[in-house]
This record gives sequence, structure tokens and C-alpha cells, in this order.
Amino acid sequence: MIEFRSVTKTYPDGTDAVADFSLVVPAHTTTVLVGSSGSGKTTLLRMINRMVEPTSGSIEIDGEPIAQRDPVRLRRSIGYVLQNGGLLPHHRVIDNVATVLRLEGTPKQEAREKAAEVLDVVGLDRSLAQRYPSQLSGGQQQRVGVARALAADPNILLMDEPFGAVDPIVRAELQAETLRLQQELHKTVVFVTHDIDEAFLLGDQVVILSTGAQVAQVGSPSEIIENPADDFVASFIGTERGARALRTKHTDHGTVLVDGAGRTQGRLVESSS
Ligand SMILES: Nc1ncnc2c1ncn2[C@@H]1O[C@H](COP(=O)(O)OP(=O)(O)OP(=O)(O)O)[C@@H](O)[C@H]1O
Repeated sequence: MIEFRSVTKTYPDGTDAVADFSLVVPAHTTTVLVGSSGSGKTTLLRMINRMVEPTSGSIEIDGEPIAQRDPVRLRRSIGYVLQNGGLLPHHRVIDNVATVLRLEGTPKQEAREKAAEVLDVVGLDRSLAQRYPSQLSGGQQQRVGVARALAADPNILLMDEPFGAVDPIVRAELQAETLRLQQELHKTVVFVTHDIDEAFLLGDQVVILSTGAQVAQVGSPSEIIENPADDFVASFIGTERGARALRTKHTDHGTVLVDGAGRTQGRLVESSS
């Protein structure tokens, strides 16, 4: 479990990126931080691995304040996936994936063997292991980024807009892959996105943020869609439009649900509960 307690972050230039933020991130589930650009999502994520230090407040992992942990060791114990992959361009795929293992002192051959296994886990063919990042597609690079983050088997995985730079089809594939991986691995995942659909798809817990990392609402996707906290949330999640604005239509063959674009999405069946 990760807990933020009254955390603030003011950057040296005076920008208040995070103002009094508190949140519990339950273990072994996916929490998605979603909000518009500049709402402080990346700042929150980077405070978990101490790439950014809070101005005040504290962050605990399993009840222990991270301020007391050695920052380098803490960082190596937490997987981190970035939007552009963050891969080392002059290292082959296999060595990119093995990076943290090597830093931890695992012998080269053993680290490469473990890295090859992780390529299997993220669905990358081992034949790609000897390539350089520039010789891969964007989607493959992102998978390598995920493999690298998972290689040392961290309990916590931080993902910062990991699928922001790939096309919609690859993005959907990577989202499905993330769901599959999480069913298998049960990591404590903190995922940042500005895409509310991605948040609802991947999140067990979704945190909707406005400027200054103000929490507009926290809940499961169902809770938020069923009961948006205010007009800001309702507008942000788009309950009035598009795919979530469903209405009923009665036909000769029963009642169906139609989305905001007029497309029939499914049939209304009686619920047993
Ligand atoms: N190193 C920095 N120095 C000064 N201000 C910063 C720094 N990093 C971020 N900020 C500011 O802090 C605020 C929050 O930024 P942050 O990157 O955390 O937001 P975000 O929600 O992740 O945005 P995006 O979706 O655009 O990545 C913004 O106003 C940003 O300009």
C-alpha cells in the first residue's frame, strides 16, 4: 500500500504543482491518476520514487515513510515506465531490459537470461532481443519499456502516459496486454493518463484531478460513472455525450441501448440483482 499524507509540491520557480494531496493506493491493484495537462499527475508519480521530493507532507510505502529510504535503492525497487519508453538508444533490447538487474549486481549472463524471460512475459519475440530500440516499432518499444520496468520483479509499477505516443490500434493492444499482465502479476500499479476512457478501462481505483492535484473524485469506474461528484467530474468523464451517454430505445424486439452518436450498443436485459 502507498499512502500520500497531506503532500504538497511547490517547484523552485513558485509553481504550486500539488496542494495538500492525500490518497491511499491499495496494494495489488491499479490506481489511475487522470486529469488535464498540468494537473500534477507526473509530479505525484515521481514523488513515489523520490525523483521529486515533496515540499511538505509524507509518502509511505507499507507504513514506512519513503523519506527514510535510500533514494537510489528505492528507485531500483520500483518499476517505472515512461511515455517515450526511456530506452537507452545505444544498448540492445536485451541489455535495456537487464539494466536494473545489472545495477543490482546480477552477473551479465544471468541478467540476460532473466531479461529474455521477461520479454516472453510482455509478449515480445526473443528474436528482437539483439536489436537496438530504433529498430523497433513504437508499440514494441513500449513493451520493452514495460519489460525493463518488470525485470527486477518490483512490487510497485509506475506508468506515466505509457501509451500516449502510439496509434490508437496499438494503444488498444497495449491496454489489453496491461490488463492481462496485471491479472497475472498483481502489482501495485499507479498509472497516469489524461484519457478518461483509458482510466476507466485499466483502473480499479480512478482518481480524477484538477489543477494543483486537487482530488475531484476517487472511486471505482462504476462509482464515478453512477454518481459523479460534481459538474466538473460529469463534464470530464462525459456522461452527457459520446459512448457514456446511453439512452434506451424501444424496438419491436425489446429495449436496446443507444449511445450519444446514435449507435446501438447493446440490448437491455433484466438484471438478476
Ligand atoms: N521542474 C519543474 N519546475 C517548475 N514547474 C514544474 C516542473 N515540473 C512541473 N512543473 C509544473 O507543475 C505543474 C504540474 O506538472 P505535472 O507535469 O506534474 O502535470 P501533469 O498533470 O503530469 O501534466 P501533463 O499531463 O502535461 O504531463 C505544471 O504547472 C507544470 O508546469
